[in-house]
Amino acid sequence: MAVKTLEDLLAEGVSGRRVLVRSDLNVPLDGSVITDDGRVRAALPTIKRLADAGAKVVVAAHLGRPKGTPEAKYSLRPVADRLGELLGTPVRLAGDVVGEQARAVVADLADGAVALLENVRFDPRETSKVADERAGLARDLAALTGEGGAFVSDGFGVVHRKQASVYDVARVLPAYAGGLVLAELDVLSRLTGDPQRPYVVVLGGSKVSDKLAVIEALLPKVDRLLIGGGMAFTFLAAQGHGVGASLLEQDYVETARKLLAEHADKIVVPTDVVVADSFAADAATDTVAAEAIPAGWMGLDIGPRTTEHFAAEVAAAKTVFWNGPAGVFEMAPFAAGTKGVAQAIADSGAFSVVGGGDSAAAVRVLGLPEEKFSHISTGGGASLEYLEGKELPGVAVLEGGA
Ligand SMILES: Nc1ncnc2c1ncn2[C@@H]1O[C@H](COP(=O)(O)OP(=O)(O)O)[C@@H](O)[C@H]1O
Ligand SMILES: O=C(OP(=O)(O)O)[C@H](O)COP(=O)(O)O
Repeated sequence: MAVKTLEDLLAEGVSGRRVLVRSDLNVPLDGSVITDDGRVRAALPTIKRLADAGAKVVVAAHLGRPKGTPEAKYSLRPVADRLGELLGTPVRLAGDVVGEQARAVVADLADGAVALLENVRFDPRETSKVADERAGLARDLAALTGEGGAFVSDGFGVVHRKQASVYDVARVLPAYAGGLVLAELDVLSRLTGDPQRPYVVVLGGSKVSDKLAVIEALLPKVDRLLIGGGMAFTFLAAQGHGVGASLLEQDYVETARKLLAEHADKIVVPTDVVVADSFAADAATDTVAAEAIPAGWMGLDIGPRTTEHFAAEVAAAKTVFWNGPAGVFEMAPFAAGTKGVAQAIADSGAFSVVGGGDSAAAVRVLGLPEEKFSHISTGGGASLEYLEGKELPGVAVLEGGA
């Protein structure tokens, strides 16, 4: 990849310069408690290297999907605290993204110190579809760095987003690829060349509309596609089953029906499901056949028969990519499917990549042996789009394209 990298920037010398780093610090929270700090840890090396070299480091990141306006529950406060703990030195959180408070915090930064801007998605321009609006925020972000400013793109989990702090800012400031982005692309490239077969992809999770489109593109490349999590119900609906109150992408049912017909040998969908009468850990639950989901109930995990089937497919694989939990693993009654599939991947001996904030968190939170996975990626959607062969705007812009 013909891009300038963090190493090039360090070789130029960063002492006393303000360097804007885009990290993916989108961690799972329970209230204000971080339940898995994997993404903060993954962001550390780049931030630390810049700080150790005397840069004034300004980190930009998002949390969740706020609607372009500040909301206390999406504040990066817990992340700033955790980042400070891991760095061993406090990280000041600016009260806004590019406003007066951000300018004051950045102006105050000593060489080697680190500040975090408040959630970039509090500014509606971050995710705007209007290029000029995004460019406006990019210019404001660049202005924070002043003379000698530079941008390091290190948020791998967000490089598939054409957003101001990921894409547009790289067109305004001298831009460099961070170590995390480079390392992730390096590992994932092993899955795109000539993966050892059988090549099994396991999909799940809740970002159904994002990921359904990927399925179509992946099918020609894989030997088996196992579909669990929230996206399974669109396929069950396509088979003509009622899915009660489960997640459903109605607009995609017809496509799902077509894919099931054309790739019957590859697509594996659940045959049994754990259902609940509400989205709660203390809901009434039952395990039912996939064609017998009661009206008003929602499917929150794959059932034991499906877990066993998925595990057997994974056990036979030589290459596995997994994105998206098989169920709502954060609640104990709906964690068994995710745990069973993850354990099977860990035991498979295959070249295995787990991608995604929640999938990676599941591995750690459910106590699976991390070292038995070949790679735990910080990006779910980003990995999938890369495997699909799609251009990642946050990477293409570093290469001078997009
Ligand atoms: N059947 C389901 N219904 C609703 N949510 C689900 C279901 N299965 C999994 N989930 C949720 O999906 C979320 C993760 O989805 P996603 O963001 O797509 O994955 P990742 O972060 O690994 O890319 C988890 O919080 C999990 O609770
Ligand atoms: O959590 C993320 O992606 P992932 O769930 O696909 O791993 C990234 O932080 C991107 O977040 P977004 O999907 O709200 O743009």
